[in-house]
Amino acid sequence: MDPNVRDLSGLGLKFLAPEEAYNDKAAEQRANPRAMSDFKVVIVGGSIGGLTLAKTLELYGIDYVLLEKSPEIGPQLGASVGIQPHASKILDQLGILEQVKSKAHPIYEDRIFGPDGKRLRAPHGINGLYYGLSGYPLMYLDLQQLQLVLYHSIEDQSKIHVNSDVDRIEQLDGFVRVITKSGESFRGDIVVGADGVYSQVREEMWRIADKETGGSHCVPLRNSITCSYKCIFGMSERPQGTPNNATFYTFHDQHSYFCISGPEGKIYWFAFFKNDKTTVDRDIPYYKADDAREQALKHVNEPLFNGLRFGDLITRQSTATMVPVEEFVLDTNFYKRAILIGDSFHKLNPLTGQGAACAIETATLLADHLKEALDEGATPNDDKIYSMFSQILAQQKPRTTKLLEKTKKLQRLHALENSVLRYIQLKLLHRLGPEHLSTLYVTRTTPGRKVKYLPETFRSGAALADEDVVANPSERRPSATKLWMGLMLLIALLGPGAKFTLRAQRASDPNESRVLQTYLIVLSIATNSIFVLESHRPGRWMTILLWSAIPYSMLSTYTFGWTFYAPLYFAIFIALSAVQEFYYPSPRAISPSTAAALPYALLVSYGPLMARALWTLLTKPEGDGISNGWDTNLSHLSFPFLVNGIGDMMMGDPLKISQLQFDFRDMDCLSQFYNVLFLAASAGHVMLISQFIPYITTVPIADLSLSLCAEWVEIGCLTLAVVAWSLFTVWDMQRVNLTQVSLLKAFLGAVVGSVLIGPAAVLTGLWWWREYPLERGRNKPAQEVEPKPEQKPEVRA
Ligand SMILES: Cc1cc2nc3c(=O)[nH]c(=O)nc-3n(C[C@H](O)[C@H](O)[C@H](O)COP(=O)(O)OP(=O)(O)OC[C@H]3O[C@@H](n4cnc5c(N)ncnc54)[C@H](O)[C@@H]3O)c2cc1C
Repeated sequence: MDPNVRDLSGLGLKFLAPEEAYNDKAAEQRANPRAMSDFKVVIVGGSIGGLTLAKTLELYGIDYVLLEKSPEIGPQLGASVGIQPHASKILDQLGILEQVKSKAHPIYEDRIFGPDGKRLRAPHGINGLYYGLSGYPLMYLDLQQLQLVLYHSIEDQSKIHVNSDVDRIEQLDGFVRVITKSGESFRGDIVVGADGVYSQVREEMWRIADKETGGSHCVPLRNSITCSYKCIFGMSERPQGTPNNATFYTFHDQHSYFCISGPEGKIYWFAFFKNDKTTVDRDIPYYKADDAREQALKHVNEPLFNGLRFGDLITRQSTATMVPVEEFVLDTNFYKRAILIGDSFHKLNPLTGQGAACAIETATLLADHLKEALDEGATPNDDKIYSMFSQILAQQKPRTTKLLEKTKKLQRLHALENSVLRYIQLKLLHRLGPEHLSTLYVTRTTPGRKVKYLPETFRSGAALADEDVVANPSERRPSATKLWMGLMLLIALLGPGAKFTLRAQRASDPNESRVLQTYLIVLSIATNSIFVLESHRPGRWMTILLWSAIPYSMLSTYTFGWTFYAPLYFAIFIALSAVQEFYYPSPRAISPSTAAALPYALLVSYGPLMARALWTLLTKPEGDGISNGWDTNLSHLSFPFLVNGIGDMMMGDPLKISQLQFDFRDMDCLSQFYNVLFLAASAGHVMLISQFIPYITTVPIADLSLSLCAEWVEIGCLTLAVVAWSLFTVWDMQRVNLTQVSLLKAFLGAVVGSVLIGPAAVLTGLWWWREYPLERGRNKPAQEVEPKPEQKPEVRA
């Protein structure tokens, strides 16, 4: 028998292999270049990353060889894997989604429990959320099953070599040469390390890089591999009475549990334990079976949920292992002709089940780039490979880094790492409904990718993929954020500062004073209304500082006034809106019942106050006006409560989250609200100015206290804040492709508007205008939907 062909018929697989075999095959392919490219990829690792890459390369007609150290593909290691909607989308394109679904267990609800095992809230139905928003479910299955489905979908399995434990890389210039522990040598154009968290390709790549660059390349990369938790994971027979199709999270001090009901009566489970200290790379401890047993024994009596204890899972287990939870995204994932994908490049805590999805994304991204490069005709040279790998890194590093950071934060919360997190997790977060959680789901899912050169087969949900919508959000440059924030903070300080340095007093003339104070109240109503409206955007709970308008109203009312807090709020808004997902996919729409409540709450809260002001101004030209008294304060503070109360009363039939947050059914009511506010603000401005003009024409110039009057300082500062805010809003929306309005137009509009209809009306009009580009931004670009002019946009539920 040819020594280069290993007969593994005992495993039901037949493998070709080493370099000579490759060379024969390559010669054969060169004779028939359309069948397979000359370019050859050496893939190391036959799990999710490696097999996904192999499958995509096969579909693209790009040659490869896959080396897997295990004696079989898909050994049962007792691990589960979560299939997120963005992974399903790619599996759909690869044509294997239905097979995966047949092996997987869909998740319909999630349940959360405190340290006593008692439920913290009613189960959230999340299935509708996943389906409604993405068109795909969330499901879990054995890692082995996913590997096998991928493997069996590959037509030419002769390219997959098991029992090939890669030991060394001997060449990375011009071509690559990979040597296995058994001495076999494989040659290719690039080598891909899909060999997991303890990647040998990574070690070799770093060894070569260090040798060639004088030993400095890998140190910072190594130091980025950190570990703060260990995890015992396993699968057990699901205890009777355990709800089906659900995930269960139990929070304990310095540790947490995550269980998932799986297929065939199984339950997958993870117990995460915080380590005493964070360790780095080679100092990360590894565990033996005894360590796992010892750790488990300490917790066997701990309640999980529904009367179940950790020990109940242990006694029913079929497998259980303790591993360190490494967490990292490498700063760079390639050197010369070697590149890392999957867990060797980005390793996340399994708590959010993103590992497989990330591996699938990076693998297909690499395949797309390879196809593009090869379609250009010439075999990619070193420069081309460098530029291709750089682009892959630039695309995938920010995406996985964001997922890594979010997962880390979630783990800290679940393990109640300190008393603040304990309070947030046990006392606050369980109050959030699925409508709040949807923001979390969409921000993980919509940035997912599609395989560029395979037919698009997917179903779309209400939230389209980032790459399919008009909006093109990106992280704002920190320097720009600082500049705009600085401007707002300066304006915030201007009011108190000017009053102090000018020693400005309230206007001494009662008539002037009442007109100006009424004017300031109109301005504060518009500002408070925007605060309240913004607090109802579904994503604001994540940016906790904008979650509620009440602190701003209270502080403005009782401390430094609106002149200080309005620009301060704008500065905070600027800081929190710098993240990529702020304009998309964070939902714009607020609940229709809240939108419907807004105009009523506005009228009830401020109507009597405004009526009294109007009455006084019209009937008592010389009398007192309204001032910032208890009734004004009560109006400001009652408004947010009334919105909630009336909103609850107006709640109609329950709607799906996707309908609530990703369509425009709130827009009509929002328009009414903005209409009322805009009319009141502009009418107030016109009336007060008309009151003021006769006054300044009759009073001798010398008697006017304009220059030092505190009210004028406040009005001036608020107007400045509104103009600056208008400029920022338009500038930022330009940045994310939501408007083409020029800054000059925005500036002129804000200034002229402030003079003609007043800054309160400008602020209201700005926010009203902003809803429309935001709404358009989450749709497909116009040329793709081709809307007819008379056609109303379709509701995508
Ligand atoms: C405890 C645990 C639980 C997890 N649970 C989930 C989950 O619920 N959901 C989820 O999405 N993800 C989960 N993951 C992560 C998920 O399994 C991985 O993120 C995913 O499999 C990434 O695949 P990969 O191909 O990059 O690496 P891996 O799956 O680690 O595969 C690496 C492959 O390379 C092979 N290999 C290693 N060294 C060599 C070598 N020298 N030569 C040749 N071959 C080699 C290995 O045998 C293996 O087949 C979990 C991970 C762990 C550790």
